[in-house]
Amino acid sequence: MKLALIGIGQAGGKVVDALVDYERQAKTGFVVDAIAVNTARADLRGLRNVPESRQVLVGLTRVKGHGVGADNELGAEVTAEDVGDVLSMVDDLPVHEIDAFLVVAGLGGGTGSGGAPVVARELKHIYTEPVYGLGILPARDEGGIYTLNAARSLQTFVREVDNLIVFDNDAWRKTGESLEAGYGSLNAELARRLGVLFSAGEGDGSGAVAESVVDASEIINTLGSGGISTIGYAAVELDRPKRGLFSRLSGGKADAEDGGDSTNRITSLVRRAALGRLTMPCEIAGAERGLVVVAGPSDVLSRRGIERARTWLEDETGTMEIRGGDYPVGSNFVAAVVLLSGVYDVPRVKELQAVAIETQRDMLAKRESSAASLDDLISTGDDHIDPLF
Ligand SMILES: Nc1nc2c(ncn2[C@@H]2O[C@H](COP(=O)(O)OP(=O)(O)OP(=O)(O)O)[C@@H](O)[C@H]2O)c(=O)[nH]1
Repeated sequence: MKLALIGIGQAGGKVVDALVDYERQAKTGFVVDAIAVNTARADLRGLRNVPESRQVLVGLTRVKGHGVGADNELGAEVTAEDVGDVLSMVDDLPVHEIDAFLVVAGLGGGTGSGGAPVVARELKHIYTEPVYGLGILPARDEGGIYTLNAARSLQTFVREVDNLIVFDNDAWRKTGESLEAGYGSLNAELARRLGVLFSAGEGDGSGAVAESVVDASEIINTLGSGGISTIGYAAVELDRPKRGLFSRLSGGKADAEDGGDSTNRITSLVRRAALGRLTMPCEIAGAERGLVVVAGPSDVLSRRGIERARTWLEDETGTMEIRGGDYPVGSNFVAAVVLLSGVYDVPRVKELQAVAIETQRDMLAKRESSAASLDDLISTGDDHIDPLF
Protein backbone atom coordinates (compact mmCIF):
# COMPACT_ATOMS: atom_id res chain seq x y z
CA MET A 1 0.00 0.00 0.00
CA LYS A 2 1.49 3.32 -1.02
CA LEU A 3 1.39 6.20 1.43
CA ALA A 4 2.10 9.91 1.60
CA LEU A 5 3.26 10.64 5.14
CA ILE A 6 2.64 13.95 6.88
CA GLY A 7 4.26 14.38 10.29
CA ILE A 8 3.01 17.26 12.45
CA GLY A 9 4.92 18.53 15.46
CA GLN A 10 8.08 17.05 16.92
CA ALA A 11 6.90 13.48 17.52
CA GLY A 12 5.05 13.43 14.19
CA GLY A 13 8.18 14.51 12.32
CA LYS A 14 10.42 12.02 14.13
CA VAL A 15 8.12 9.06 13.55
CA VAL A 16 7.82 9.96 9.87
CA ASP A 17 11.63 10.18 9.78
CA ALA A 18 11.80 6.64 11.25
CA LEU A 19 9.27 5.32 8.72
CA VAL A 20 11.26 6.78 5.81
CA ASP A 21 14.40 5.26 7.28
CA TYR A 22 12.71 1.83 7.52
CA GLU A 23 11.45 2.11 3.96
CA ARG A 24 14.91 3.03 2.64
CA GLN A 25 16.33 -0.16 4.12
CA ALA A 26 13.40 -2.33 3.08
CA LYS A 27 13.13 -0.77 -0.38
CA THR A 28 9.50 -1.82 -0.65
CA GLY A 29 8.25 1.53 -1.88
CA PHE A 30 5.37 1.91 0.61
CA VAL A 31 6.40 5.52 1.28
CA VAL A 32 5.81 7.59 -1.83
CA ASP A 33 6.79 10.87 -0.18
CA ALA A 34 6.93 12.53 3.23
CA ILE A 35 6.31 16.03 4.60
CA ALA A 36 7.06 17.45 8.05
CA VAL A 37 5.07 20.38 9.49
CA ASN A 38 6.05 22.23 12.66
CA THR A 39 5.86 25.52 14.52
CA ALA A 40 9.40 24.96 15.85
CA ARG A 41 12.27 25.50 13.44
CA ALA A 42 14.74 23.53 15.59
CA ASP A 43 12.56 20.39 15.45
CA LEU A 44 12.49 20.50 11.66
CA ARG A 45 16.27 20.91 11.54
CA GLY A 46 16.67 17.75 13.60
CA LEU A 47 15.06 15.54 10.93
CA ARG A 48 17.41 13.32 8.94
CA ASN A 49 15.20 11.83 6.26
CA VAL A 50 12.71 14.57 5.43
CA PRO A 51 14.62 17.17 3.40
CA GLU A 52 14.18 20.93 3.88
CA SER A 53 12.27 21.04 0.60
CA ARG A 54 9.59 18.89 2.25
CA GLN A 55 9.37 20.86 5.50
CA VAL A 56 6.73 23.48 6.32
CA LEU A 57 7.17 25.95 9.18
CA VAL A 58 3.73 27.19 10.23
CA GLY A 59 2.80 30.07 12.55
CA LEU A 60 6.03 31.97 11.89
CA THR A 61 4.44 35.40 12.36
CA ARG A 62 2.78 34.33 15.62
CA VAL A 63 5.38 32.13 17.37
CA LYS A 64 8.56 33.07 15.49
CA GLY A 65 9.62 29.48 14.88
CA HIS A 66 9.76 28.63 18.62
CA GLY A 67 6.87 26.16 18.95
CA VAL A 68 3.56 26.65 20.75
CA GLY A 69 4.63 25.38 24.19
CA ALA A 70 1.95 22.65 24.52
CA ASP A 71 -0.87 25.11 23.77
CA ASN A 72 -2.92 22.99 21.41
CA GLU A 73 -5.53 25.64 20.71
CA LEU A 74 -2.72 27.85 19.44
CA GLY A 75 -1.32 24.85 17.54
CA ALA A 76 -4.68 24.39 15.80
CA GLU A 77 -5.07 28.12 15.10
CA VAL A 78 -1.67 28.69 13.51
CA THR A 79 -1.92 25.48 11.47
CA ALA A 80 -5.34 26.57 10.19
CA GLU A 81 -3.96 30.01 9.27
CA ASP A 82 -1.07 28.51 7.30
CA VAL A 83 -2.70 25.32 6.07
CA GLY A 84 -2.47 26.67 2.51
CA ASP A 85 1.33 26.22 2.69
CA VAL A 86 0.89 22.59 3.74
CA LEU A 87 -1.64 21.93 1.00
CA SER A 88 0.49 23.45 -1.72
CA MET A 89 3.33 21.16 -0.70
CA VAL A 90 0.93 18.18 -0.79
CA ASP A 91 -0.04 19.38 -4.25
CA ASP A 92 3.59 18.86 -5.34
CA LEU A 93 3.47 15.18 -4.33
CA PRO A 94 2.57 12.50 -6.88
CA VAL A 95 -0.84 12.00 -5.24
CA HIS A 96 -2.04 9.84 -8.17
CA GLU A 97 0.48 7.18 -7.00
CA ILE A 98 -0.75 6.94 -3.42
CA ASP A 99 -3.44 4.74 -1.86
CA ALA A 100 -3.81 6.84 1.29
CA PHE A 101 -2.44 9.66 3.44
CA LEU A 102 -1.06 8.98 6.91
CA VAL A 103 -1.03 12.00 9.25
CA VAL A 104 1.26 11.39 12.24
CA ALA A 105 1.35 13.37 15.51
CA GLY A 106 2.07 13.19 19.22
CA LEU A 107 -1.22 14.06 20.91
CA GLY A 108 0.25 15.45 24.14
CA GLY A 109 2.06 18.54 22.83
CA GLY A 110 0.60 21.63 21.16
CA THR A 111 1.54 21.61 17.48
CA GLY A 112 0.78 17.99 16.60
CA SER A 113 -2.31 17.61 18.78
CA GLY A 114 -3.81 20.88 17.55
CA GLY A 115 -2.54 20.82 13.98
CA ALA A 116 -3.04 17.19 12.91
CA PRO A 117 -6.87 17.26 12.96
CA VAL A 118 -6.78 20.54 10.98
CA VAL A 119 -4.55 19.07 8.25
CA ALA A 120 -6.54 15.81 8.16
CA ARG A 121 -9.81 17.70 7.69
CA GLU A 122 -8.41 19.72 4.77
CA LEU A 123 -6.97 16.62 3.08
CA LYS A 124 -10.29 14.82 3.35
CA HIS A 125 -12.04 17.82 1.91
CA ILE A 126 -9.78 17.98 -1.16
CA TYR A 127 -8.71 14.39 -1.92
CA THR A 128 -10.68 11.21 -2.46
CA GLU A 129 -7.92 8.97 -1.03
CA PRO A 130 -8.49 7.83 2.57
CA VAL A 131 -6.80 9.87 5.29
CA TYR A 132 -5.52 7.84 8.24
CA GLY A 133 -4.06 9.15 11.46
CA LEU A 134 -1.32 7.82 13.70
CA GLY A 135 -1.65 9.32 17.17
CA ILE A 136 0.90 8.93 19.96
CA LEU A 137 -0.47 9.10 23.49
CA PRO A 138 1.65 10.70 26.24
CA ALA A 139 3.00 8.70 29.16
CA ARG A 140 1.14 9.00 32.47
CA ASP A 141 3.82 11.09 34.18
CA GLU A 142 4.07 13.75 31.49
CA GLY A 143 1.62 16.00 33.30
CA GLY A 144 -1.98 17.18 33.26
CA ILE A 145 -1.67 19.47 30.27
CA TYR A 146 -0.37 16.63 28.07
CA THR A 147 -3.22 14.41 29.21
CA LEU A 148 -5.77 17.13 28.57
CA ASN A 149 -4.32 17.84 25.12
CA ALA A 150 -4.33 14.14 24.26
CA ALA A 151 -7.91 13.56 25.44
CA ARG A 152 -9.15 16.56 23.45
CA SER A 153 -7.11 15.84 20.36
CA LEU A 154 -8.03 12.16 20.35
CA GLN A 155 -11.69 13.11 20.05
CA THR A 156 -11.14 15.62 17.26
CA PHE A 157 -8.52 13.63 15.37
CA VAL A 158 -10.63 10.46 15.33
CA ARG A 159 -13.52 12.46 13.89
CA GLU A 160 -11.42 13.93 11.07
CA VAL A 161 -9.67 10.76 9.84
CA ASP A 162 -10.92 7.54 8.30
CA ASN A 163 -9.20 5.58 11.05
CA LEU A 164 -6.80 6.43 13.85
CA ILE A 165 -3.97 4.01 14.68
CA VAL A 166 -2.88 4.63 18.26
CA PHE A 167 0.51 4.14 19.94
CA ASP A 168 0.73 4.52 23.71
CA ASN A 169 4.11 5.76 24.92
CA ASP A 170 3.21 4.70 28.43
CA ALA A 171 2.83 1.04 27.52
CA TRP A 172 6.11 1.03 25.65
CA ARG A 173 8.53 2.91 27.86
CA LYS A 174 11.23 0.80 29.45
CA THR A 175 11.42 0.73 33.22
CA GLY A 176 14.38 2.66 34.54
CA GLU A 177 14.80 4.61 31.30
CA SER A 178 13.61 8.16 30.68
CA LEU A 179 10.95 8.44 28.00
CA GLU A 180 13.20 10.73 25.92
CA ALA A 181 16.06 8.22 25.97
CA GLY A 182 13.71 5.59 24.61
CA TYR A 183 12.17 7.57 21.73
CA GLY A 184 14.61 6.11 19.19
CA SER A 185 13.67 2.52 19.96
CA LEU A 186 9.93 3.32 20.30
CA ASN A 187 9.97 4.95 16.87
CA ALA A 188 11.89 2.03 15.37
CA GLU A 189 9.34 -0.41 16.86
CA LEU A 190 6.47 1.58 15.42
CA ALA A 191 8.19 1.86 12.03
CA ARG A 192 8.76 -1.91 11.92
CA ARG A 193 5.10 -2.73 12.64
CA LEU A 194 3.75 -0.20 10.17
CA GLY A 195 6.49 -1.02 7.69
CA VAL A 196 5.66 -4.74 7.53
CA LEU A 197 1.92 -4.02 7.42
CA PHE A 198 2.03 -1.42 4.65
CA SER A 199 4.81 -3.15 2.66
CA ALA A 200 2.78 -6.36 2.34
CA GLY A 201 1.59 -6.48 -1.24
CA GLU A 202 4.43 -4.21 -2.39
CA GLY A 203 7.02 -7.06 -2.41
CA ASP A 204 10.63 -6.76 -1.28
CA GLY A 205 12.22 -6.45 -4.70
CA SER A 206 13.11 -10.17 -4.76
CA GLY A 207 10.26 -10.95 -7.18
CA ALA A 208 8.71 -13.50 -4.80
CA VAL A 209 4.94 -13.66 -5.23
CA ALA A 210 2.56 -14.08 -2.31
CA GLU A 211 0.11 -16.99 -2.39
CA SER A 212 -2.50 -14.82 -0.80
CA VAL A 213 -1.67 -11.19 -1.51
CA VAL A 214 -2.49 -8.47 1.00
CA ASP A 215 -3.26 -5.64 -1.36
CA ALA A 216 -4.12 -2.06 -0.49
CA SER A 217 -7.86 -2.74 -0.57
CA GLU A 218 -7.52 -5.40 2.18
CA ILE A 219 -5.84 -2.85 4.45
CA ILE A 220 -8.32 -0.11 3.51
CA ASN A 221 -11.27 -2.43 4.18
CA THR A 222 -9.82 -3.49 7.52
CA LEU A 223 -9.24 0.08 8.64
CA GLY A 224 -12.79 0.84 7.48
CA SER A 225 -14.24 4.27 8.02
CA GLY A 226 -14.02 5.52 11.56
CA GLY A 227 -12.78 4.28 14.90
CA ILE A 228 -9.40 3.46 16.35
CA SER A 229 -6.91 0.66 15.69
CA THR A 230 -4.01 -1.08 17.34
CA ILE A 231 -1.23 -3.27 15.96
CA GLY A 232 0.41 -6.40 17.36
CA TYR A 233 3.68 -7.99 16.23
CA ALA A 234 5.74 -11.10 16.90
CA ALA A 235 8.78 -12.61 15.17
CA VAL A 236 10.78 -15.83 15.34
CA GLU A 237 14.23 -16.62 13.99
CA LEU A 238 14.61 -19.68 11.78
CA ASP A 239 17.47 -22.06 12.30
CA ARG A 240 19.16 -21.42 8.98
CA PRO A 241 22.05 -19.33 7.66
CA LYS A 242 21.57 -15.59 8.16
CA ARG A 243 20.23 -13.51 5.30
CA GLY A 244 20.88 -9.86 5.87
CA LEU A 245 18.15 -8.07 4.01
CA PHE A 246 15.25 -8.81 6.26
CA SER A 247 17.03 -9.04 9.55
CA ARG A 248 15.06 -5.85 10.29
CA LEU A 249 12.09 -8.12 10.99
CA SER A 250 14.05 -9.28 13.97
CA GLY A 251 13.87 -6.09 16.01
CA GLY A 252 11.98 -6.10 19.25
CA LYS A 253 11.83 -9.52 20.81
CA ALA A 254 12.34 -12.26 18.26
CA ASP A 255 12.35 -15.72 19.73
CA ALA A 256 14.90 -18.32 18.74
CA GLU A 257 13.73 -21.08 16.37
CA ASP A 258 10.69 -22.79 17.83
CA GLY A 259 11.27 -26.05 15.97
CA GLY A 260 7.59 -26.43 15.05
CA ASP A 261 6.26 -27.08 11.59
CA SER A 262 5.20 -24.13 9.43
CA THR A 263 1.51 -24.35 10.30
CA ASN A 264 2.06 -24.42 14.05
CA ARG A 265 4.74 -21.78 13.88
CA ILE A 266 2.37 -19.37 12.13
CA THR A 267 -0.58 -19.97 14.44
CA SER A 268 1.59 -19.50 17.51
CA LEU A 269 3.17 -16.33 16.07
CA VAL A 270 -0.22 -14.78 15.32
CA ARG A 271 -1.42 -15.69 18.81
CA ARG A 272 1.63 -13.99 20.32
CA ALA A 273 1.17 -10.94 18.12
CA ALA A 274 -2.49 -10.49 19.07
CA LEU A 275 -2.17 -11.32 22.77
CA GLY A 276 1.22 -9.70 23.34
CA ARG A 277 1.98 -5.99 23.55
CA LEU A 278 -0.17 -4.02 21.14
CA THR A 279 0.72 -0.47 20.04
CA MET A 280 -2.22 0.45 22.26
CA PRO A 281 -3.11 -2.26 24.79
CA CYS A 282 -6.80 -3.18 24.74
CA GLU A 283 -9.25 -6.06 24.89
CA ILE A 284 -9.21 -7.70 21.50
CA ALA A 285 -12.66 -9.22 22.02
CA GLY A 286 -15.14 -6.94 20.35
CA ALA A 287 -12.75 -5.57 17.69
CA GLU A 288 -14.80 -4.93 14.57
CA ARG A 289 -12.26 -6.07 11.97
CA GLY A 290 -8.81 -7.62 11.80
CA LEU A 291 -5.99 -8.31 9.38
CA VAL A 292 -3.20 -10.87 9.74
CA VAL A 293 0.01 -10.51 7.71
CA VAL A 294 2.70 -13.18 7.94
CA ALA A 295 6.07 -12.21 6.49
CA GLY A 296 9.06 -14.49 5.90
CA PRO A 297 10.70 -16.82 3.38
CA SER A 298 8.11 -18.28 1.00
CA ASP A 299 8.95 -21.91 1.87
CA VAL A 300 7.69 -21.45 5.44
CA LEU A 301 4.62 -19.32 4.69
CA SER A 302 2.03 -22.03 5.13
CA ARG A 303 -1.36 -21.12 3.73
CA ARG A 304 -2.94 -23.55 6.15
CA GLY A 305 -1.21 -21.82 9.05
CA ILE A 306 -2.58 -18.44 8.01
CA GLU A 307 -6.09 -19.88 7.60
CA ARG A 308 -5.93 -21.47 11.05
CA ALA A 309 -4.63 -18.24 12.56
CA ARG A 310 -7.51 -16.32 10.97
CA THR A 311 -10.04 -18.75 12.42
CA TRP A 312 -8.41 -18.43 15.84
CA LEU A 313 -8.59 -14.62 15.62
CA GLU A 314 -12.24 -14.79 14.56
CA ASP A 315 -12.99 -16.78 17.72
CA GLU A 316 -10.98 -14.45 19.96
CA THR A 317 -12.48 -11.23 18.60
CA GLY A 318 -15.94 -12.49 17.83
CA THR A 319 -15.93 -10.94 14.37
CA MET A 320 -16.06 -12.73 11.03
CA GLU A 321 -14.29 -9.82 9.35
CA ILE A 322 -10.74 -11.11 9.66
CA ARG A 323 -8.60 -10.83 6.55
CA GLY A 324 -5.20 -12.38 6.05
CA GLY A 325 -2.34 -12.98 3.69
CA ASP A 326 1.35 -13.71 3.32
CA TYR A 327 4.26 -11.50 2.48
CA PRO A 328 7.25 -13.42 1.09
CA VAL A 329 10.62 -11.84 1.89
CA GLY A 330 14.21 -13.04 1.79
CA SER A 331 14.92 -13.42 5.51
CA ASN A 332 15.79 -15.86 8.23
CA PHE A 333 12.91 -14.52 10.33
CA VAL A 334 9.19 -15.09 10.21
CA ALA A 335 7.04 -12.24 11.55
CA ALA A 336 3.32 -11.80 12.12
CA VAL A 337 1.53 -8.45 12.20
CA VAL A 338 -2.03 -8.25 13.47
CA LEU A 339 -4.04 -5.10 12.79
CA LEU A 340 -7.19 -4.80 14.93
CA SER A 341 -9.58 -2.09 13.95
CA GLY A 342 -12.71 -0.70 15.56
CA VAL A 343 -11.50 -1.57 19.07
CA TYR A 344 -13.50 0.06 21.84
CA ASP A 345 -12.56 -1.57 25.13
CA VAL A 346 -9.43 0.51 25.69
CA PRO A 347 -8.64 1.17 29.37
CA ARG A 348 -5.97 3.80 28.59
CA VAL A 349 -8.35 5.93 26.55
CA LYS A 350 -11.01 5.72 29.27
CA GLU A 351 -8.43 6.68 31.88
CA LEU A 352 -7.16 9.55 29.76
CA GLN A 353 -10.63 10.93 29.36
CA ALA A 354 -11.35 10.65 33.08
CA VAL A 355 -8.11 12.48 33.98
CA ALA A 356 -8.85 15.13 31.37
CA ILE A 357 -12.34 15.74 32.79
CA GLU A 358 -10.81 16.04 36.27
CA THR A 359 -8.12 18.48 35.05
CA GLN A 360 -10.70 20.55 33.25
CA ARG A 361 -12.90 20.63 36.37
CA ASP A 362 -9.92 21.79 38.49
CA MET A 363 -9.09 24.50 35.98
CA LEU A 364 -12.71 25.68 35.94
CA ALA A 365 -12.89 25.64 39.74
CA LYS A 366 -9.69 27.68 39.95
CA ARG A 367 -11.03 30.16 37.42
CA GLU A 368 -14.36 30.39 39.27
CA SER A 369 -12.72 30.85 42.65
CA SER A 370 -10.52 33.66 41.34
CA ALA A 371 -13.61 35.22 39.74
CA ALA A 372 -15.47 34.79 43.05
CA SER A 373 -12.75 36.53 45.06
CA LEU A 374 -12.78 39.34 42.52
CA ASP A 375 -16.55 39.59 43.00
CA ASP A 376 -16.04 39.74 46.81
CA LEU A 377 -13.52 42.49 46.34
CA ILE A 378 -15.90 44.48 44.20
CA SER A 379 -18.98 43.88 46.40
CA THR A 380 -17.16 44.94 49.58
CA GLY A 381 -15.99 48.04 47.83
CA ASP A 382 -12.43 47.17 48.79
CA ASP A 383 -10.40 48.45 45.94
CA HIS A 384 -7.09 48.03 47.67
CA ILE A 385 -4.86 45.69 45.72
CA ASP A 386 -1.37 45.10 46.95
CA PRO A 387 1.23 46.03 44.38
CA LEU A 388 2.95 43.03 42.89
CA PHE A 389 6.42 44.54 43.19
N1 LIG B 1 6.98 7.88 20.54
C1 LIG B 1 7.47 9.12 20.54
N2 LIG B 1 6.88 10.09 21.27
C2 LIG B 1 7.42 11.33 21.25
C3 LIG B 1 8.58 11.63 20.52
N3 LIG B 1 8.86 12.97 20.70
C4 LIG B 1 7.91 13.44 21.53
N4 LIG B 1 7.04 12.46 21.86
C5 LIG B 1 5.82 12.57 22.69
O1 LIG B 1 5.01 13.58 22.09
C6 LIG B 1 4.38 14.38 23.08
C7 LIG B 1 4.85 15.81 22.92
O2 LIG B 1 4.55 16.19 21.63
P1 LIG B 1 5.58 16.90 20.67
O3 LIG B 1 5.41 16.29 19.33
O4 LIG B 1 6.95 16.94 21.26
O5 LIG B 1 5.00 18.37 20.70
P2 LIG B 1 4.60 19.27 19.48
O6 LIG B 1 3.46 18.67 18.79
O7 LIG B 1 5.83 19.53 18.67
O8 LIG B 1 4.08 20.60 20.17
P3 LIG B 1 4.85 21.78 20.94
O9 LIG B 1 6.21 21.25 21.32
O10 LIG B 1 3.97 22.06 22.08
O11 LIG B 1 4.93 22.89 19.95
C8 LIG B 1 4.81 13.81 24.40
O12 LIG B 1 3.80 12.93 24.84
C9 LIG B 1 6.09 13.06 24.10
O13 LIG B 1 6.30 11.97 24.97
C10 LIG B 1 9.18 10.60 19.75
O14 LIG B 1 10.19 10.77 19.06
N5 LIG B 1 8.60 9.37 19.81
